[in-house]
Amino acid sequence: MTLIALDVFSVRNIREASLTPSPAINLITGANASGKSSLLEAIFILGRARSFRTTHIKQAIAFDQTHLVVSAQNRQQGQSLSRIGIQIDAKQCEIRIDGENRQKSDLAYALPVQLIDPKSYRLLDAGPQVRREFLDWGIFNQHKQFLGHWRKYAKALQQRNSLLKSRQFRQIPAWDRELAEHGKVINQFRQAYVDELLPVFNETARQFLTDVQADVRFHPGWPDENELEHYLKQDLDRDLRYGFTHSGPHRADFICYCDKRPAKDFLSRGQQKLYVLALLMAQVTLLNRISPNACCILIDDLAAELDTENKAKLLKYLAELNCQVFITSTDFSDFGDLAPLKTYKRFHVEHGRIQTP
Ligand SMILES: Nc1ncnc2c1ncn2[C@@H]1O[C@H](COP(=O)(O)OP(=O)(O)OP(=O)(O)O)[C@@H](O)[C@H]1O
Repeated sequence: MTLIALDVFSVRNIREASLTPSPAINLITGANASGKSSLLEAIFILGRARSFRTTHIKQAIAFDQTHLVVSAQNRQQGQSLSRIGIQIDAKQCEIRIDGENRQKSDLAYALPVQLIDPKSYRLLDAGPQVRREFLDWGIFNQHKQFLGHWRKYAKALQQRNSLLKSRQFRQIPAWDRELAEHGKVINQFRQAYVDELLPVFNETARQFLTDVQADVRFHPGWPDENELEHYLKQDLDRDLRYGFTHSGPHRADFICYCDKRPAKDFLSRGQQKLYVLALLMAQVTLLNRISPNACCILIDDLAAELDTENKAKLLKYLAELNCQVFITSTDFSDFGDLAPLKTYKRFHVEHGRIQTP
């Protein structure tokens, strides 16, 4: 996909902006608080129907406005054009694709966005939810069937947990079967995804972290000697005591290693950033191998992320990737040598207004 034309209305300090981005690299500059991150946030909202800066998306609505709107003309992979848009007010979120009301998942398929920002390195040391989201984003974009299993599993889990809390034993086995069925499929998808991602990740990691052996070990959320249903039965007393289900894909995680040691405990902060950058880039590269130009990459505050040498490596990597990219930095010189970029476009942000210099 490629955003051909982007319109932003009332996202933080951006009152109204229209831009025609490059299908390749877009370099966005501006002073602190000019609105660079707000522009990336607008694109992120358009793809994921949520913000990467706040859990309450309505906080992204400009202070003096009741709603925000982000819309774009989007070139799909089959080269057809579609109009995608999202409107958010204090109460609801409305999504339109080619004039029809649609769901968040339709928007996510239409515009997969991958974000790299100064908080990305938390993928290594935050709670497992962040890592599950990372895996599921990759699988969701590669396998359309995944979402159905994921939704059925989430519903069954919610039902089982509420039965545990109200101590209604009799209906629990029916939900155990449902959890086991969809949990098994989710687990197979995740395991297969990690296996597929790992060689690409190693290739990418070698470009940013020389001479290291990176590894990712996946844990399904229950001991893998037996099927999930076995542990659901075995843990029932404990589940009843605590009022929630202890085993299943909702407890899955993966641990990142570097030269056989846990990456979060041994790598420097800078190395951790590069490690996560390699993971995120590997995910995009994998997606792109399956369907070229599959994803839109947002990189917020490039200078905060990388030193000069790694910035140059990243720009070269992006130039060869064949994806639409939006990168922000305060100074144009932060982007370094732009010679490897075949084509790029510049935007400058000032007090929420976006210009082409
Ligand atoms: N809901 C809102 N409505 C209006 N303005 C807002 C809202 N939320 C934040 N702002 C303001 O929008 C401005 C732009 O913020 P933004 O984070 O996009 O800037 P930036 O250019 O990325 O800055 P930096 O380089 O410092 O990261 C800031 O002054 C911020 O206080």
